Amino acid sequence: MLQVNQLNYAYKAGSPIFRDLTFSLCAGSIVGLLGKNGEGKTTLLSLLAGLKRPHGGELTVNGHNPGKRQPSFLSSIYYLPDEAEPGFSSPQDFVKAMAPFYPTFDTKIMAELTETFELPEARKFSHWSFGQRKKFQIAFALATKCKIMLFDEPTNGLDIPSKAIFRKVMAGTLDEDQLVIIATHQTADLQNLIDRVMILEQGDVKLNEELFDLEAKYFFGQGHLPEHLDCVYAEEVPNGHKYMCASAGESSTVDLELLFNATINGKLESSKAYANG
Ligand SMILES: Nc1ncnc2c1ncn2[C@@H]1O[C@H](COP(=O)(O)OP(=O)(O)OP(=O)(O)O)[C@@H](O)[C@H]1O
Repeated sequence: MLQVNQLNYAYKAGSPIFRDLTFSLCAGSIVGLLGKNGEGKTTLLSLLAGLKRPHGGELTVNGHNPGKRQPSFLSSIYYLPDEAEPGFSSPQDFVKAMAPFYPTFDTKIMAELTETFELPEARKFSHWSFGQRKKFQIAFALATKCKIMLFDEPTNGLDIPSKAIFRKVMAGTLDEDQLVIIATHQTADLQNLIDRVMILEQGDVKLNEELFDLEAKYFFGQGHLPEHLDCVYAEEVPNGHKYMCASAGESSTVDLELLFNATINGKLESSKAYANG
């Protein structure tokens, strides 16, 4: 559904953000896009949305070249940037103006999510808080039912209960033919939500794997380091270690923060993988 082949991009000559970046992602997946500050997460989302054009290589998103910004492409993709403001004075104006661009827009989902996110009755966005405006835009994005959804730091500004609601509605609203990419530093907000993690480092994809596969390969735990397992990476914590070991059949949940640290510390070089098709 999404292929990036030898993509090159630089804001200024001589310091490329991406050099021959290559990866692919399939439909039916919620992907967590991680990377340190300045690694290019936002730039990548802008390229996928067709807001920037690559300086080399090929991008195919849902069968389209995003840079051409064809109407059929634009109606199939939704990009919610970090700190995006609605740009209309009221939610009603926003929906009236924007929903017609998305043939699959579902007013019932919009109404349900408005209620679930407890959005205010006030007619003007100027009477809403930042978090409330953000939740409105997340609700609208999900209601479009776009095949591809790109979210940049969607949980920024959401209160604690809203973050849990975000995870619930995100998982509950999506269909098998949709692909969602969530760029964030808030790994806790991705827990129990994503099924694939992609880590960018130094202009390249360092890791692109399904959580299911990671759970089969590694055991994530906390406490005393297990002597019977090969430890891949560990960090000291007050009661011992948080660790990631080669799995010996035991099941555990991927600790995204530990996985990220292990990856950027070069401990997973051998497990660098690209999603196929
Ligand atoms: N408009 C711009 N002009 C020049 N350089 C830019 C511009 N926008 C971003 N950059 C640079 O490109 C690099 C990637 O930026 P980008 O915002 O994509 O990173 P990011 O991974 O999203 O960062 P963060 O996690 O801090 O949001 C950074 O080094 C940044 O300084």
